[in-house]
Amino acid sequence: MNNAELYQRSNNLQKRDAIVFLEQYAPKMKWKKSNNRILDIGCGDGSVTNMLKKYIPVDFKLLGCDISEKMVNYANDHHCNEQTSFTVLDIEGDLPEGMKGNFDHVFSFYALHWIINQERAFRNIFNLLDYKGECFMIFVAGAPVFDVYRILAHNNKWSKWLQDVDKYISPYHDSQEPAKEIRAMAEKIGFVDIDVDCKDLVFVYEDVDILRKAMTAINPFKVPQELYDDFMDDYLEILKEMNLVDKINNNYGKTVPFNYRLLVVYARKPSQDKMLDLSLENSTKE
Ligand SMILES: C[S@@+](CC[C@H](N)C(=O)[O-])C[C@H]1O[C@@H](n2cnc3c(N)ncnc32)[C@H](O)[C@@H]1O
Ligand SMILES: CC(C)=CCC/C(C)=C/CC/C(C)=C/C(=O)O
Repeated sequence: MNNAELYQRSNNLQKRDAIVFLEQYAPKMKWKKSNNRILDIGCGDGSVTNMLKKYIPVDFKLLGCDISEKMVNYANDHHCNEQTSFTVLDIEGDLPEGMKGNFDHVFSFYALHWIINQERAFRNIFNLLDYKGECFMIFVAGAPVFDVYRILAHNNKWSKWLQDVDKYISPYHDSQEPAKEIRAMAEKIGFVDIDVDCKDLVFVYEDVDILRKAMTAINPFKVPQELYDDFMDDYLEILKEMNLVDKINNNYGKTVPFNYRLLVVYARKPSQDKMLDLSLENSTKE
């Protein structure tokens, strides 16, 4: 998953969804007249971070961050300028003190489903925001790829390389009500104006070769290079068993539609006064 060059050639689905939801949500966000401090978490190759600029006011400082140094280096090489830069940060880890409270707007596209400890990540997002700051995130709740990962992990041929499979399955893949879970977690952390939607979406790959490249671009498993084509063949066989790809002719000359569920989350950190009121209220309750 940290091959930035491959990812930027195969992320049409991720780019499409970023555009669809930014068109809808960005105009409703509370932008400042000047000096909007913006963070994009899980920026990857930086192409979506770059697209974000179309939806924000001209006076901004934009920082992209990612756990992968390779992704960050690629993003800096291709998209860094006076207003935009990229740095390594694990959103599930300890935050550098200097970043806390330093952002007015935090975004994240197609990254938070990679995080096991969701509460830690959401708490970190809360702590990165300044008072009255807001966040907007889209990430995968459920998708057939996660079922394929589980099946491959039970296959003797591949189990050795998929031992940590659960780390790469969205924490909401088996959830009946992911939106409800996220809302409850965000409320517990202290977010307000919370809006969580779980959308049923479809993306149509033009053909199986394009699908194969997309599968490779997001593949998190370290299968040795010499076995990789065999691994992908088995991956495709499972998609055929699931009736997602035609059994007869590999879908050649035909498009491949994929259904998935996407979480769309907006939330805000309260003002300093409001937070003081809330902590006073809580201390009198105790
Ligand atoms: C599918 S890519 C999304 C890239 C980009 N946001 C986009 O929409 O195209 C997911 C990114 O999340 C990053 N990521 C995974 N776990 C992370 C973590 N704990 N902290 C920060 N980034 C993380 C991965 O390295 C990867 O670059
Ligand atoms: C490549 C493939 C089989 C896609 C199916 C549809 C879909 C929404 C996949 C998302 C999976 C994912 C983990 C994406 C990502 O991290 O960018």
